[in-house]
Amino acid sequence: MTLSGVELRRISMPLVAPFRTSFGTETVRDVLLVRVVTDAAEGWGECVAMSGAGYSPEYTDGAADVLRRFLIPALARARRSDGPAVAPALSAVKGHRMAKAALETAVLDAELRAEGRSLARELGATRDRVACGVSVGIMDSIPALLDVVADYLDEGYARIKLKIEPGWDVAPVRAVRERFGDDVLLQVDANTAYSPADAPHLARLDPFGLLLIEQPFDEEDLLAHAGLAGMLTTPVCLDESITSARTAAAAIRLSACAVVNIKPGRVGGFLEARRIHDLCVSHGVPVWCGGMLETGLGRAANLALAALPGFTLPGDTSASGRYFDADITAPFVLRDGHLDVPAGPGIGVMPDPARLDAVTTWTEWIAL
Ligand SMILES: CSCC[C@@H](NC(=O)CCC(=O)O)C(=O)O
Ligand SMILES: [Mg+2]
Repeated sequence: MTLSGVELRRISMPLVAPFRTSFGTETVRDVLLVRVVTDAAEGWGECVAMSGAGYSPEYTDGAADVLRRFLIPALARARRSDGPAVAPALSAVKGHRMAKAALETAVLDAELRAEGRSLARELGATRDRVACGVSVGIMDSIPALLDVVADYLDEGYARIKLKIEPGWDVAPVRAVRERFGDDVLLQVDANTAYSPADAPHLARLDPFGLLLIEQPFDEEDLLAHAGLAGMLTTPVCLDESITSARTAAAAIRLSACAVVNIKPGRVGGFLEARRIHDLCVSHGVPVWCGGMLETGLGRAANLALAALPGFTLPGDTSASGRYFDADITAPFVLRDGHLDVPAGPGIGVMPDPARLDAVTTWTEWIAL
């Protein structure tokens, strides 16, 4: 497969409602898409970096810059341009895993489309649909939260995840338990908002039968997470800390986590995501697929990953309508709490040209 060029495209997708976390509030998803054109097929990748650097050091403008100045030229110099060749070709560039993931996914998508194979099959998926959870932001009040959770449960979501931060943690969890009972699958995500000194306070979440508590501390503080894990019966899950199979191995060895949230964009792509899956399965560590408010392109690819056997917990790949009035692909619609895994070649979906044009703010063609 010969690469002839790469398109970088920025799109602006308004959210159906503000999404508040411990590091800020999103109202518009500013997305960088990567399209590679080859002699055999075209492929798409979605960069999960956000406009700001609150979740990770990467941000959308920076991802576009590092792709244009370093990653795409490095790929152009590589002799091979199939999916597995991308990460080695980009290895001289440190970090920038989200930008690298978008490029690798686009190349993988083109390669698989050309060969008529689905990403799901390529990765080793064993299911054709996956159970879906939903992430619920920090709300202005407990009644507002309960209304939103009630709606998601009515829609059929298999699991509720509550964003928490100091001052919004025990009370919302208690309210959800009191209103909806102990059988609802419930977990929380702090996005690093707490300090190790907060451990005794976080232990007050233990009586609520949570599936897990996600990333309470700084992403570099594996030892603090190991200390909390020793205090709680609630499993500790890591998200921002897990940037590769190496860091996953270290976190497991240090007992810093009992569950891993895998996000292909955060770890540099779907092939590394599969390596983390395989590592976790070998250690008996359950995994689930996290989300970064992806469009249908990223959502489709995440569903392929979430269908692997070690993904035993509902993930954050929710229906398109959770975030967008109109997706850039055919919408993903929840059906009895599940989403179907795309079975077509590559990621299995294509953007609708008219929708894509309607949300495009900028596009750049880089000939190779
Ligand atoms: C804007 S928050 C993005 C990161 C966050 N993602 C979610 O909460 C799920 C978002 C989604 O449904 O895609 C996480 O830390 O897990
Ligand atoms: Mg998280």
